[in-house]
Amino acid sequence: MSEPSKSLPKLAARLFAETGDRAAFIQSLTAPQPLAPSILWTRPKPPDLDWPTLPSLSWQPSQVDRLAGDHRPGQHPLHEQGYYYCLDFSSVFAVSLLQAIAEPIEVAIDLCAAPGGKSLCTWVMQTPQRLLCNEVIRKRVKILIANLKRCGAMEAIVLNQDPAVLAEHLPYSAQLVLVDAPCSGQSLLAKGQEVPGCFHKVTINRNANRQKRILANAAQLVQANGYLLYSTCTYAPQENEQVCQWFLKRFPDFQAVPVKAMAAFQSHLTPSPCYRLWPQSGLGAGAFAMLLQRQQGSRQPLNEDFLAQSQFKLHPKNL
Ligand SMILES: C[S@@+](CC[C@H](N)C(=O)[O-])C[C@H]1O[C@@H](n2cnc3c(N)ncnc32)[C@H](O)[C@@H]1O
Repeated sequence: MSEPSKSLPKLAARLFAETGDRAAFIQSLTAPQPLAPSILWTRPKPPDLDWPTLPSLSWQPSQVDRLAGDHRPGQHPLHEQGYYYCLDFSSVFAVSLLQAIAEPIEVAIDLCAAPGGKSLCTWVMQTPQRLLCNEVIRKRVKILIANLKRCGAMEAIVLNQDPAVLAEHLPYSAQLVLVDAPCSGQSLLAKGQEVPGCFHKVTINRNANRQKRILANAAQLVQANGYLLYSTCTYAPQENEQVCQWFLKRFPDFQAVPVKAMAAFQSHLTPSPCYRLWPQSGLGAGAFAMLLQRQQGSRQPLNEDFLAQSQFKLHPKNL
């Protein structure tokens, strides 16, 4: 086991009261164990495929499988043929909150979309009539388009805008907005990756401020009774529970939605319905998620002129 930096025990002490929980958390980041690969089926599963899967969890979407054994699904020809998208089970955890939404979704906007995992989950699970996938970093748009195209989401609208621009041009137009926010990325440690500075307070504060900015713009996009899903792949409460607390105070027309199916994952760091997957669960590298619903507000149709001018066509010349 590598020597944990001083910051990790400090974070563990902040997150957990029990020494056993702290030790398990630290162990999962300093001696990461392999995680079962999971896949989202984006085309019907071939009936003769005999890949062994792990038993489904009660909240696991039916379109997701966790593979047993040492599968490398990303290297199988079915992957290239667009049958599935490979994703960390933590991403599945975050989008599983969407199962609390009973209403059909006409317009869904994924504000932080590349490389496209949660956009594809939304496409498969919620089947929105219109799916807008936005990625602000231009060079990441290419991988987003490639994944949407490979998996057959040809009707998705791909945008490359700052969230503030979308808030200005598409106000109150979506029943569902996803903010899978850029974050300090602490959970990458549980995948054996190095993330320099991820515990530093400057990194955490910078990310928290950016998350608040993105959420403030996201709020403008959500129409009355619509939903906002906020998620990160980091552990710092400043980027998670505290951002949600800030949001609820700043936007009192939104309420946090309790998700019964995820009750076992209620964050012990807040009484609000916020959900955490911890890396020591062995299911995934870790995630935070919260679902919010707007109680009041207006409804506006999509600004088709803006979309026509700004969207990338999912055409080979863009790849
Ligand atoms: C956690 S990743 C999203 C992963 C993606 N949702 C998925 O499931 O495949 C966060 C994304 O936010 C983008 N991003 C960075 N700064 C941003 C900003 N200021 N506003 C919106 N998105 C931003 C990053 O480029 C990155 O693609």
